[in-house]
Amino acid sequence: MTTQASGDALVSLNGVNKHYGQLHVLKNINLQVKKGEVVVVIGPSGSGKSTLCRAINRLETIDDGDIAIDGKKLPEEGKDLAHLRADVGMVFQSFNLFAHKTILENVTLGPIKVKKVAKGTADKEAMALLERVGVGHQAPKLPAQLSGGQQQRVAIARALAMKPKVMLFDEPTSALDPEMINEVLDVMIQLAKEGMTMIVVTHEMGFARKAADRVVFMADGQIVEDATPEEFFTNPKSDRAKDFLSKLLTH
Ligand SMILES: Nc1ncnc2c1ncn2[C@@H]1O[C@H](COP(=O)(O)OP(=O)(O)OP(=O)(O)O)[C@@H](O)[C@H]1O
Repeated sequence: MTTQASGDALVSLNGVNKHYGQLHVLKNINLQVKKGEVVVVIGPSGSGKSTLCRAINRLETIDDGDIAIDGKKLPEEGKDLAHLRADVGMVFQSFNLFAHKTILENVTLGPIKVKKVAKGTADKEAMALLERVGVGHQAPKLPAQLSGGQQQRVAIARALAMKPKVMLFDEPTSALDPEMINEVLDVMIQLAKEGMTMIVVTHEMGFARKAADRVVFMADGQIVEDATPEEFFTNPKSDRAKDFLSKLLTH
């Protein structure tokens, strides 16, 4: 969590637009995230939250506007993507671990292949990360031998192994059984406390209240509100946010 207002934004989106065919999914998005800030993105289904994350990680191209990470504008598609992605860790709803590799190998693969880290060092760093997310003892196993919550914690460790400047989470707990949600959220709350810059798409409002510096509410491809959790939850300004929150509460 951020403790001070600091200079330039670590993640900066300016005038970002994106269409899928005729569908305008990101409409003039302006978003600045400072180092150490935790921004929770919420909004109705189809409002563009995943597309926003995917655009930041360059999994999707944008039509116009620009996106910069730590002052570096994203390269044109196809150029230097591996380098960019190393700065941006991404955790998805589905864990996407390599099924035939061990937990340890899943975490060391990126550092060894992309960053050319020596195997001994990569193993040591990966073990420390696996311990940190509470699955160190699972290192020799295959993903299928772990619960969904454990696999998602491995996915977080895998992203952290690349030493990213910012972590993006796209509904990281949506595919989990209810009893496993908190074990993943607890790891994310710890990361936030340690000062990691995070953009988190989630419907877990408890996480937003505990860990977010800002809540960004999206609807119909636009950022409709950008407020502190306290402001947003106690006094949402727009009818769309009020409507969204009342639906969340009744589910
Ligand atoms: N690859 C694609 N091709 C065409 N349309 C897409 C594609 N991906 C997303 N869309 C559409 O773009 C819009 C925004 O989708 P997006 O997944 O970003 O929304 P979201 O807010 O993350 O929704 P959810 O909460 O349901 O995940 C939706 O109307 C969706 O159907």
